[in-house]
Amino acid sequence: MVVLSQPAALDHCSPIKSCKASGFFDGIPEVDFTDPQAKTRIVKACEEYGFFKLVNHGIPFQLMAKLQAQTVKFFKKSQYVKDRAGPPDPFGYGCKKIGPNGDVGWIEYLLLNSNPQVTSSKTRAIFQETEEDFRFAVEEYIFAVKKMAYEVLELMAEGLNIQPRNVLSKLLKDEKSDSCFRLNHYPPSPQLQALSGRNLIGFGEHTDPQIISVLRSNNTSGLQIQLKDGSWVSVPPDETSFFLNVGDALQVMTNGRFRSVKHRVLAAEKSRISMIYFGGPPLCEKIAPLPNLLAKGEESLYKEFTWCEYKKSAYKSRLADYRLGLFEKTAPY
Ligand SMILES: C=C1C[C@]23C[C@@]1(O)CC[C@H]2[C@@]12CC[C@H](O)[C@@](C)(C(=O)O1)[C@H]2[C@@H]3C(=O)O
Ligand SMILES: O=C(O)CCC(=O)C(=O)O
Ligand SMILES: [Fe+2]
Repeated sequence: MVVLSQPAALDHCSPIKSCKASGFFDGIPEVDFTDPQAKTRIVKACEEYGFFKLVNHGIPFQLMAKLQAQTVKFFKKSQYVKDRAGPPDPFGYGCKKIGPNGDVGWIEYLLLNSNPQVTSSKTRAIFQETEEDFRFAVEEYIFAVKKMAYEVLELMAEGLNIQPRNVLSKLLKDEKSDSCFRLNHYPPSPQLQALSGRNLIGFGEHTDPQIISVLRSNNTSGLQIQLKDGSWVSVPPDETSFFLNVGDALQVMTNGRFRSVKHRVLAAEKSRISMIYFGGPPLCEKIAPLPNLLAKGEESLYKEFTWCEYKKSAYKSRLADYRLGLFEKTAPY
């Protein structure tokens, strides 16, 4: 595995919090895409954890490895060159600062628009700065992962017994789908932290605002999810599989039946590379419980809002904030 050296700009780490790491959790639900029971298992995992591991997904390992190699190559560039692709607006290269509201982590990243129709000027600038092999690897990877995400959402709709089958996937397939793609690099946690048994926080706890997130990483640990009882557990890394997260929008569309999972990343002794596709709906889409999912007399737990309204509000929040709180209907007493 390639271990990147620590970028100079990450030397000063005082504002970044640390946290005790825990042993691996062996209860992460696993869904085999070729299993006839996959749809039922997806629904069960989304209800219980808001998170599952997808195996036998059919995406060649070589395609993931190619993007990983290109990503490592990008993060190895000089700080000066990488900074030319930043600061994130939200797209672009970022180092330590996550989002616009003061969050920091032991991380550097590239945030890209994943929709070729609406490529931002920042995304264009990044690819002008880098070799074309990088853009090819990103495009090829996003294309494959999107297709897989559509299939997962179609199986999910089947598992939920809702019609039409594409009720969820059509939101990501829409040419106006507001989706994005993120490449993260967590440099090795500094010695001092490793000795004290604590690790620096790479990406602080949060939920993803979109419908679904598809994550793949190298074999370095660090990802943790929060269980229903509030405990944090470490996800065993698996470079050959994908990990899927329920996002806030899907929690609302299922009227709270699926949980948008809280997760975070702790930096490890080895460098961690992750690549995540965040599938979101078009900006004008109304985010509300799917009518066929509501039982007779069941009301929405949320006020009416569009994805644009939610996204604006999310980008005013800090990572750990409970973003859906502002959109919940208040109790009538
Ligand atoms: C602190 C923030 C970073 C974030 C935007 C936000 O204001 C709150 C949500 C964050 C998040 C989490 C999931 C994705 O990584 C992300 C791209 C997203 O859509 O929402 C990030 C945002 C970001 O890094 O800009
Ligand atoms: O890097 C990871 O493994 C997860 C990062 C994450 O949660 C995010 O980018 O939203
Ligand atoms: Fe996330």
